[in-house]
Amino acid sequence: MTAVSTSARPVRIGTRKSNLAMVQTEWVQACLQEHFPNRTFAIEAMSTQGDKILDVALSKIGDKGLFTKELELGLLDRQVDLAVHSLKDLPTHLPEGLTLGCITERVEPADALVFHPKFADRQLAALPEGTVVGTSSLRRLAQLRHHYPHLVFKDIRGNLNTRLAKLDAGEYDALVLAAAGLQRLGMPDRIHQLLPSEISLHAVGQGALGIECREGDTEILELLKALEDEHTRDRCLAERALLRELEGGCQVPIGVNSSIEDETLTLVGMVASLDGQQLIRDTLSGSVADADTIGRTLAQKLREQGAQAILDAIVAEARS
Ligand SMILES: NCc1[nH]cc(CCC(=O)O)c1CC(=O)O
Repeated sequence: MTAVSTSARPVRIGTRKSNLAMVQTEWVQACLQEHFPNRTFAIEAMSTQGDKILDVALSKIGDKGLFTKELELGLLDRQVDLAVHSLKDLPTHLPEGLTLGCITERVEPADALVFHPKFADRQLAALPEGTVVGTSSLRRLAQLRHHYPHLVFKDIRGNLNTRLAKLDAGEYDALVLAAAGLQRLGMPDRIHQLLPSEISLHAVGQGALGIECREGDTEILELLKALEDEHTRDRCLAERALLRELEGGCQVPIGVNSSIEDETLTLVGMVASLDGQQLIRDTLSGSVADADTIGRTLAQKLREQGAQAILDAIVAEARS
């Protein structure tokens, strides 16, 4: 028999089955294939709890890892070698034995407004009293309520196409969605307006992919180095450190923005009450090498300015 250069075992990539997850995973597969033409990369698609439970508000399910747990079990059982996640769906604490192998280059991290055609020529600030805005995110809800208390907010679930169909059918006047999802699914034209960061800060990790693998799996970790984007990684490490420091075991409205100029990383963080009445926001800069410390320190600053009381109230509410 002749030796074949593709003799190494195929690398199995775990993903959710949703359209967005598949597009993201096919992109990861193509990048890996390009960097390592002698290896084969196979995709294994799985359903997660978050894909199955579609009739309950996300904020009510409240379980972290809703979109990631099955993939993590697949990693631990060795059914797959790496798992591709939207980084914002990946909890800040990973199960023992797993690690965040790399963070890929971020696309637009901002939230986007998508309007029903009847509002085609409006802007957010000019929406009339009672306009029905669909969102399943407490973060988007709290920030928009803070700035636009006259709007009406209505929960929405389902994948991107389902949500857009509900908007077009007139169940909502507008939706807030991640611009990244619309771009990746080839629908950038549905973005009416990006939410400016003065109005709404995005979710931790939004717009980036996080690739999880087994701790100590040097072969896979070596492959993943090829996909790492250093700036995105440092920004997201700061964002995730802030979230890790602030979260108290349930979904809370926490938003961020980050940037790097020269070697200085700037992180903006925000915690809001669900009714949008209280909103605490602050900024901290430092060396990119201290990303984790910047995140943790900013979290402490927010706590001292009243974020702790907001978080305590949300946790108490969730328990009652
Ligand atoms: N929680 C669902 C989810 N997870 C990742 C994205 C979009 C892509 C991204 O943020 O990277 C979305 C949809 C949305 O928030 O509109």
